[in-house]
Amino acid sequence: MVRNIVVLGGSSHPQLAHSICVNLGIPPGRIILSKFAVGETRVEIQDSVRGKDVFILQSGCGRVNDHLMELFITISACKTASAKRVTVVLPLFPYSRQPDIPYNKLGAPLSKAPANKPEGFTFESRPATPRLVDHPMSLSGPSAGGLENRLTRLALEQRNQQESAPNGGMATSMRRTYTSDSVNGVPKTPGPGSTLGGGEWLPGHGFKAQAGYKQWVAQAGTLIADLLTCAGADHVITMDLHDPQYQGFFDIPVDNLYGRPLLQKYIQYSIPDYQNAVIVSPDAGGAKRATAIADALGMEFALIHKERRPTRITDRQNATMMLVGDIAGKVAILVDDLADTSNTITRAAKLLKNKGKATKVYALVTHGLFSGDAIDRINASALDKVVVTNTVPQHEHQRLCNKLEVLDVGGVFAEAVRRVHHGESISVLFRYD
Ligand SMILES: O=P(O)(O)OC[C@H]1O[C@H](OP(=O)(O)OP(=O)(O)O)[C@H](O)[C@@H]1O
Repeated sequence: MVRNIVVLGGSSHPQLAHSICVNLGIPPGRIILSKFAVGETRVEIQDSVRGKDVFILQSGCGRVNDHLMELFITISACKTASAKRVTVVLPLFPYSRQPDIPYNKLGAPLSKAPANKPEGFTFESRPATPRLVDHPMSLSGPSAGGLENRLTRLALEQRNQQESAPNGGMATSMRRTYTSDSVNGVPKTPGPGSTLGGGEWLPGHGFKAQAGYKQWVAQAGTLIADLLTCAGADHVITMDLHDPQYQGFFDIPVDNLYGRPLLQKYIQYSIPDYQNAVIVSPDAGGAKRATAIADALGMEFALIHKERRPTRITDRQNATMMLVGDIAGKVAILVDDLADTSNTITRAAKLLKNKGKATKVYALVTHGLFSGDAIDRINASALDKVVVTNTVPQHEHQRLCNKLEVLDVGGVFAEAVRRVHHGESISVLFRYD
């Protein structure tokens, strides 16, 4: 029994909030979550949180945006009600698949060297780093009169040119700006043909973005981190972040728990003759995660190369998949962090059985979102078993799919909550053996 602690469950995953409270031996905090007719979220906390250590559980599933707003309001309500500390427990971190740098189909950042340059790219600094000797106004090097004198003379010459121009200096002035000769050598407005972040400045047309370049893609990762801290979150606990570097977006502590110990135990205790099975990563992004399990259990490893970041859903569905490794006559165990449409795991299973000649295919996934017709896809697939954790609700999925097995993360999160509350180390939860 822990004291001075309140655990509030959001509407995304009440079962997990209940499981955490049962593990901690405390009753769940009382909270009313409702909506106005227009769709606005209303939150009312019915227990006193003054001076208490508050934990709010909300997972990034279902109506993700509604749940996020509900979370922000609940955090803010706790802070204004004088909670001592507010820890946000996000078993599946929302928006974690939207890294800050936009990627193109081939995986490289979308900003690239202009295609119209024959050399393709340059190591030169553009615009060129200003050097005194390069400047048209420089006399005979750095010692000739000093920078201040030259700037004064430059300003004087500009004024004289403007005064002598037939239209009062407008044309000259515009030309000077356009050809980028500002005082310090750095253009105020890019000159014709000059490039800026993968585009081109064309006279009369302004900035023309290069094809495929999306310079205004929203940076959702930073925004979500900022919104959470702005609402008043003091600490975040999550599991298997898709992009672990997400932690760096926060200036509050973020504990990223691993689903790996649970998945590893499942392999050891529930897959017969697991030592002869092969761990398979369905894409390069998950290779590190999968090899860690293979290494820990002394198992073989294979990789499926999937084209990364297709731009459209049809591209994703038709993305080329190639198997690297030998799985013939063996059990293949796919390991991934999440299954959303389940295209990745079902297509991988088909490849493993058809081309790889695997005898059986398991898929072990931390976050089983199973959006849309994902469950139907699994039912019709070559997958023999799909094992997920309950970081998102699984009751309905289990009812529809008898290939699905669910591992409970309630105990892991309850232990993390208990340790954070008592100021104990939670690194023990990161151990895999
Ligand atoms: O069930 P699905 O709809 O197929 O989605 C699941 C896949 O999406 C994620 O990877 P992502 O495609 O974002 O690429 P990455 O791992 O290279 O970042 C995840 O790691 C899975 O591999």
